[in-house]
Amino acid sequence: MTGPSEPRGERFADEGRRGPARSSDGPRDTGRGERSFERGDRFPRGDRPRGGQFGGDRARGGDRRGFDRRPVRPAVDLPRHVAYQAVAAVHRDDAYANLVLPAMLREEGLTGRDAAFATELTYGTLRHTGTLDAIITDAAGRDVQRIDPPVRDALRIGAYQLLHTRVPAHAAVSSTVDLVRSVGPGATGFANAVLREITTLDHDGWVAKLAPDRETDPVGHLALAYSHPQWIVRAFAEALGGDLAETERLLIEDNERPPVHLCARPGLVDPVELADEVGGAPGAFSPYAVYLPGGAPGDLRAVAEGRAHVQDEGSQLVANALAGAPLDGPDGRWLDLCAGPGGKAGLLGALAAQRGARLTAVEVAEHRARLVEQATRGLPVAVLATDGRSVGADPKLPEGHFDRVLVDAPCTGLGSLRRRPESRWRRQPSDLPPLTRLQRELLTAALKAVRPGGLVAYVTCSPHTVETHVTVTEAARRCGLPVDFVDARPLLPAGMPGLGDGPTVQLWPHRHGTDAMFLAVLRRG
Ligand SMILES: C[S@@+](CC[C@H](N)C(=O)[O-])C[C@H]1O[C@@H](n2cnc3c(N)ncnc32)[C@H](O)[C@@H]1O
Repeated sequence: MTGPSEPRGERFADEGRRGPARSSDGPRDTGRGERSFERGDRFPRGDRPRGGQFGGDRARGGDRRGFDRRPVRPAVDLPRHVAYQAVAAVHRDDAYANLVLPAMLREEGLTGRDAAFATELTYGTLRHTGTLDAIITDAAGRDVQRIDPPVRDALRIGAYQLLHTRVPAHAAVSSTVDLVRSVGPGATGFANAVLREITTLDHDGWVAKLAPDRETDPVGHLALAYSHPQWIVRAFAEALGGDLAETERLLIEDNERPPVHLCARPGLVDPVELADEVGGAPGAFSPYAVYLPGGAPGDLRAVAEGRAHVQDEGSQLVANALAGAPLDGPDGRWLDLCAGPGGKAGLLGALAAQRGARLTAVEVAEHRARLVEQATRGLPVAVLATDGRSVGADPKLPEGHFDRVLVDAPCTGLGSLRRRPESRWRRQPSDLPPLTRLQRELLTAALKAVRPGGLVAYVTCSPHTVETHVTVTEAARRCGLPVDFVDARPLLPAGMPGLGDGPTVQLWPHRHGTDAMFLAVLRRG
């Protein structure tokens, strides 16, 4: 199919760009000498974004990879401008959206609804990039990869608004054309035509048109319908025992905005009181979890004071499972072999304080070791910035010394795709071999570090069976030590559904509302 050409023909240019006048067609005077901007507001020319670090300096000038680094000119409303800069930084600079976006929001002074809209556009566009690209390719009549990167990112944001938000089509089209005028002048007609083509179908219509047949190619179908790479859909389906209906529920959940959970540190704050204090609700499973309704958890007094920290409920459950597992003999030496940035060390440290134990927290990356120190201040925790595989070689990590050991191994993170919107497109199957080797080595080190009769919890935030079952069985088989699997299911709250046949446990966003944490508990004989 032939599609609109990019630099030529302003055939559709600016046609009907402006919808009917709306109250939000410009900044509103608040009566306090300031103006507010809302969804769809247009930024007046010459009054735009204070081209700071993101809109200006960093974007200026050409780039040897061919990206347009000219500053975005005025005429684009601020939330969309910020979303564009964030999406472009992710694609151009390999930035992480969850790091760059908050900085950009701060720099541009975006709060409230505007910040929420910029966040929705950024995260939504990044999550749905696979499907949006297929749709843009079809609508443009050319491979999306052949479209100039700045124009491509603007089109993705425009297509996301058209297919996944309630922004009126005319506003989505006109604001995107404005954006393209700023970042890829000469391509406005092309962008207008592509977006208008996209408006001819809704999301389901595009899936029906472009997705492979559900019967003959179910993985291909789900990948396109729910915007995940096929290899990840395959890995999820395998971990779910081949149940494609359940895989579909997981993919749907992966595209939702993730909840924010707090961990009420045991001994420091009661979760019910914390829930009242922050306007949240006690968690369904973890005895320490509080569900936050929204807002910035970093601003909470309880977090600033170290009574609570932000932590997915699944992470709380696996750390608590290790701490609560029955153990004969001494129980005062605990070890966290992969501790950075310190979420589980924070919970284990608080539990250790209650039980007269001490936690050694190991982290190989210096800066992450500092984060562990911050996260465990005031708790009986010693932080070691060293390689967890140095058990036996490092005098502070003697063999057969510890009673409980956690290996929260570095992994692909496929279990927390909700939180890192771009990561599904960055991760590759080729990441697996080096990671699984490291996971095996760290688990082997943990099995050496634990005393006979002691417990090791192996945890990943990935359900990929190569990182979970294969790693655990291989390490247990090859470590040269007697090792038994402990049934992890009774170590989770009574009555928790969907824990499978044991002895390991896999948590799931669509079953438990948590990240997809895997837990295996091993006892050294
Ligand atoms: C999944 S994260 C741990 C998350 C942490 N337990 C928490 O709850 O906040 C894995 C960590 O292991 C660290 N790591 C990677 N290789 C390591 C090694 N050889 N020894 C110790 N830590 C390592 C990574 O830097 C990363 O901080």
